Amino acid sequence: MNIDRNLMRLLAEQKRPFIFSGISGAAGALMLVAQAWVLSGIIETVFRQAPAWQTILPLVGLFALFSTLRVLFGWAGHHEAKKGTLAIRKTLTERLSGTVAALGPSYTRSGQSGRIVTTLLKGVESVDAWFSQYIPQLFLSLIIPVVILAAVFPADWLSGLILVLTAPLIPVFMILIGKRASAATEKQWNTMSRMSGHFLDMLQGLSTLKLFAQAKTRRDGIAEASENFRHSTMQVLKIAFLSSLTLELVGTLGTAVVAVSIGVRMLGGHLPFRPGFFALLLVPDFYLTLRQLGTKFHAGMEGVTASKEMYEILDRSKEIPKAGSRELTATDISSQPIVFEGVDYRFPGSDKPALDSVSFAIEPGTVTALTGPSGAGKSTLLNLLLRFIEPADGTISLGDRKTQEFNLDSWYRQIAWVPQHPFLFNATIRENLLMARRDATPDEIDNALKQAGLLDMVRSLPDGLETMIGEQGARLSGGEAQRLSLARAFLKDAPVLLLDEPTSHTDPILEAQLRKAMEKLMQGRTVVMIAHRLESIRNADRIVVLDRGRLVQSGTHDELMADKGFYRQAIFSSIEEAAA
Ligand SMILES: Nc1ncnc2c1ncn2[C@@H]1O[C@H](COP(=O)(O)OP(=O)(O)OP(=O)(O)O)[C@@H](O)[C@H]1O
Repeated sequence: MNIDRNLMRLLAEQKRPFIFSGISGAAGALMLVAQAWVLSGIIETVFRQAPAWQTILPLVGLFALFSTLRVLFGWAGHHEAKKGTLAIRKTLTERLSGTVAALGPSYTRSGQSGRIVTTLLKGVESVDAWFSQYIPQLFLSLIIPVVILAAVFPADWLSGLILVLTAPLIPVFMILIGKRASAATEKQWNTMSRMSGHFLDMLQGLSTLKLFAQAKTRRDGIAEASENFRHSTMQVLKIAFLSSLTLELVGTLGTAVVAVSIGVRMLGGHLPFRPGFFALLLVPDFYLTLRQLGTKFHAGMEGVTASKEMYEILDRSKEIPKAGSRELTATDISSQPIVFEGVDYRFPGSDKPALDSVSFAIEPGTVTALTGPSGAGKSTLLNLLLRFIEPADGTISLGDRKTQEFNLDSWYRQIAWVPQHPFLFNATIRENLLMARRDATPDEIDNALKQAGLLDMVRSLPDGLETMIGEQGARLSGGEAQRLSLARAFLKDAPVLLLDEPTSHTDPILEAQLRKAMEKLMQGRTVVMIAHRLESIRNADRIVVLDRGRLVQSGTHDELMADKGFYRQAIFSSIEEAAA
């Protein structure tokens, strides 16, 4: 019956407005009965006794009062249900975005981003109809028919009996049709997610698609996805239409049977006018409530499908790395080694380990260079240090404490990260810098820009620090974006620096400038870098060589060169060859 356990749990968390909505619905049902009773009294008096208008005026006043109260209760019920729904939507949005953020980049990269975006935006939107329309209507269809039956039976038991016998047909049809509707709605949701994924891929990969002359093929893919979406939407609409038609038919036939039975008995003098007319006035509302449940059933169906998608994300909260409450201080991290002991990591769904029993120590104040072939596990190791993921086995500790004991906020305060492709937000240069440290003063910002070699360039812009840089720094060159990322790290001034050395700049002047800024940034900090240039590797205090997830060698450049192992045979020779 379109009842979803997870949505019910959310409803229970916000039960107050929905209880008020139910009470308003019950009061509205009583007003409906009172309205019909007074109206039948007015009609009987007017037609049978032809009284002076002053005689029926109090009755008309009473009718107006009940009608107004009914409208007010209806409005209050709707308002309360909407209030509860908005609160639930807010909770869901916060939980979903919180879970996605806590699951971290390794999750968002492994799933299809289009599907995640659809679930976050459309999913929350879709449950609206379930809470604000379907649930209040479900309450009403439990209350109104019972109240009407309780009023009709004493007035005319035969009409009551006809209602009792025909009413179950409506839920039976709804269940039969609902089964097909559920499958069709699920299909519609899947095709919509796929279409969003296609759109997102096309937007993000537009230059690659154009370069490989694949834009048309992709457009064809989107056209096909849109056609599938159109088809599945039509299927859902067809079922909804069929369902309305069936329920309408049951309602109309039921009303007709009651009307004929009342008419015949009245004519035959077996039923007095007032109770017969009273029952007749209530019958349409009896079926209308149940029919509206059918309509709202379809509106709420998408919410149930969306709930499955949303809880697929929310249920992953078990995978969120656990973090303790201990505060990490700058002194803690700059005075003790970070030690990896037998660390294993395997990505979900992958059969081979990305890291396999890795053990080594990062001494404070030293530079550790990570090197190894593509896919060796270097980024995975940085992600572990960033605590985006946690080891499946083994431990990472700081001194004699496991890193998990420290709370994440304090951990991130002590670590600066300069990735190979920094993410810049569609905001001003100042806002992008302040992400590193909210309370930085204008002098500190200028100083960070100067250290990163970007101050003159920013000052030459007409809007200076207030220049909007476009999505992902679209209005900056690759080198400028790199330097902005370095400026962030200067501003953060954290004792530990993780960096993925940029490889993409062929301009020797830019390369030299970046290297100079990076060397300045590394001074006096504990540095772990994925190193690509021979000079960076050679200058490191310790080189950690990874291959297929295993730590195969570690030591200084001279030690490793003396060893004739993997470093000398494979890494050193290939970097030298590439540089030649
Ligand atoms: N999100 C993911 N899901 C599944 N497997 C992954 C994921 N990310 C990486 N891997 C796998 O884990 C292994 C280690 O990857 P990692 O990115 O750490 O290598 P790397 O040494 O940084 O490579 P590169 O130098 O090419 O960036 C690889 O086999 C890779 O295919």
